[in-house]
Amino acid sequence: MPIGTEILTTAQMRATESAAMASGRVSGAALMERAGRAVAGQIRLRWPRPGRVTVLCGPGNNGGDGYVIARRLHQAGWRVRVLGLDNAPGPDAEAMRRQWLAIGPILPLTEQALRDGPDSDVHVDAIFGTGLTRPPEGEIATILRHLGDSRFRDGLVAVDCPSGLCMDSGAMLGWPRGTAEHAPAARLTVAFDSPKPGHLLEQGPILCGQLVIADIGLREWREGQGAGIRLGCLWPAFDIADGRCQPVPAVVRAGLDKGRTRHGHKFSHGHALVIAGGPGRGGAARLSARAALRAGAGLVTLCPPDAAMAEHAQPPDALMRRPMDGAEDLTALLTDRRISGLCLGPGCGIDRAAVLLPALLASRRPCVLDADALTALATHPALAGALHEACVLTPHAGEFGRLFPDIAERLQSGSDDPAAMRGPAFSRLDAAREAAARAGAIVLLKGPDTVIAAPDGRAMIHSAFDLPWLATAGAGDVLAGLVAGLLARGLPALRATGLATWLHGQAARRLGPGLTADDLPEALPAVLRQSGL
Ligand SMILES: NC(=O)C1=CN([C@@H]2O[C@H](COP(=O)(O)OP(=O)(O)OC[C@H]3O[C@@H](n4cnc5c(N)ncnc54)[C@H](O)[C@@H]3O)[C@@H](O)[C@H]2O)[C@@H](O)CC1
Ligand SMILES: [K+]
Repeated sequence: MPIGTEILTTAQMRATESAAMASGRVSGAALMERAGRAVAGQIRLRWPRPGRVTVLCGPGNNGGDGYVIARRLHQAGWRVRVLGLDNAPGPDAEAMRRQWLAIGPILPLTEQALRDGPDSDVHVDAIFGTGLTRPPEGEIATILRHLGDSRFRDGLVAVDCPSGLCMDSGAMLGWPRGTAEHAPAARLTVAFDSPKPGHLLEQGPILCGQLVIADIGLREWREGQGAGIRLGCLWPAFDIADGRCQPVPAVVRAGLDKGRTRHGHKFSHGHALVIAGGPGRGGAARLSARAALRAGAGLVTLCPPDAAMAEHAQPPDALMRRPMDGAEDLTALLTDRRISGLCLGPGCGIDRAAVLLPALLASRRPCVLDADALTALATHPALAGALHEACVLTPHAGEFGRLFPDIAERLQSGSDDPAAMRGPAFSRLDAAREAAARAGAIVLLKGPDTVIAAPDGRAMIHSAFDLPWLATAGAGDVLAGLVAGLLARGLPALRATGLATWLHGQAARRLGPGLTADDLPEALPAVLRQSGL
C-alpha cells in the first residue's frame, strides 16, 4: 500500500518511462515535450516578465528537455541563448534540437561561450539528469564550477537535478563526499514524476533549492514498478505537481484508528514502558515518557531503578512510575501482556541497558532501542542475534558507525569504486537498508535527511533540512518516546517509526527556532489536531 509520496530510484524511473513507451500510448518525444513545458511554465511563474535566458544543453535527454524549454520560452517572448554539444543525441533529443535550430543557433557548450554572452536573468542547467554515470570532467566540469559561483544562484534553474548530482545518493560526483562547494546550486529544480532519493539526501536539498515535482503523466506505469521506497514526509519547500505541499502523508492516517475507538478503554490504546537510568540521569527517559503519552498511548509507565524513584516524583501526573532494578523485574513486568511497547536507552546507562536487553528482546515485544541501548548492542554484539522485526533502532551517524562499521565505512568512502566514483554512489538509503536487513529490525538513521528502513527493503526518507533548530539536546529522546507510544498503540514498527518521525518534524516546524526538547511533546496536540488525527 502506498505510504506518503513515492520516491523512485533512477533505475525505477527509467523502468517507468520504458513501460510507458512500451505501452504505445505515449512517446518519448511527448514525455520530453511535457517535461520541457513544465520547466518553462515554472520559470514563467517565477519570472512573469520575459527576460534573458541561457539554456545549457547536455548530451542526452536532459539536454533534449533543454531544447524544449528554449523553444517554449522563445515563444513566450524571452530572449534565449542556447549552448549545446555536437554529440549526436538520442532521437527524441535530436528532434527537439532540430526544432530549436529552426528558431536560433546553438553555441558551443564551453565556459568561454558562457562568459562571452550578455548577462542572463535565468540560466537553465539541462546538462545531466538521471543519466549521469560518472563525475563530470573537462569542459563540462569547468562549466559546472563556473555556474557554482554564488551570483548565478538566484537565477539558476535545474532540469530534473543540478548537473553532477547523483540522484540515487545526493552526492555530487567528482566532489569530495559530503561537500558541494562551488557546485551549481539552483534556486529551483523541476524534477519529473517523483522525487528521487538524491533530491532529499546529503547535498541534494542544498543544491536543488526549491524542488517542484512535475507530473508528466507516468502515474499508471509508475505504480506498476512496486517501488518500495516511500516518502514519509514532505518539507515545506516541496511542491507536488499542482504547486501545493501535500498536507498529511497517508502514513499518518493509515493504521492510526487502531486502539482509538470512541468507546476505547485506556488499555485498548496500549501501554508503553519507558525504562529510565540511575540517580541523576532520569531527564532523558522522562522526555521519552512524556512523548509516548502525547503520542496517545493509553498508559505510560516510567521504570527507573528503585534508588532513582524519588527524583521522578514531579509531574506529569499522568505518568505512572514503577521501580525496576534488574532483568528479573523486567521479566516479571512483561508477564503483563498489555504492555505493548517499550523504550530502552535514553539516559539508561550502557551497563543497565546491556543487563536488560536480553530479557526485553526475549519477550519479542515491540520496542525502540536508542542511545545507551545502541551502545550496549555495539559492545555486546551477541545480543544483536535476538533483534526482531518489531525492534526499532534509532542511531545517529556515530552510533550507526559503531553498530555497522563496515556499512558506515562504505558510506564514508562514497562508492563501491571510490577511485573512479562511478555512480550511483552508495547512499544513506542503501546503508540503512543494508543495516536493517542485517539486524532484522527497523533502522532509523538520524540526520537532517533521516532514512527509515525495514528488513524487507521498504524505506522512507524524512527530510528536515528546514529544521536546523531540531538538532537540540533531548530531541532524540522525544523521538524514541514517540516511536514507543505509537508501537504501544499497535502500529506496525515501520509505520510507527515513520509517523513518529513525521510528528516530531511537524512539532519542530510549529515551534520554530528557540525550541527545546521539552517543548516538543507539548506541541503535539496542536499538530495532531491540525492534521485531523
Ligand atoms: N526518458 C524519458 O522518457 C524522459 C527523460 N527525460 C529527461 O531525460 C533525462 C535522462 O536522459 P538520459 O538518460 O539521456 O541521460 P542524461 O541526459 O542525464 O545524460 C546524458 C548522457 O550523458 C552521458 N554521461 C553520463 N555521465 C557523463 C559524464 N560525467 N560526462 C559525460 N557524459 C556523461 C550518459 O551516457 C548519458 O546517456 C532525465 O533526467 C530527464 O531530464 C524527460 O525528457 C522526460 C522523459
Ligand atoms: K540538469
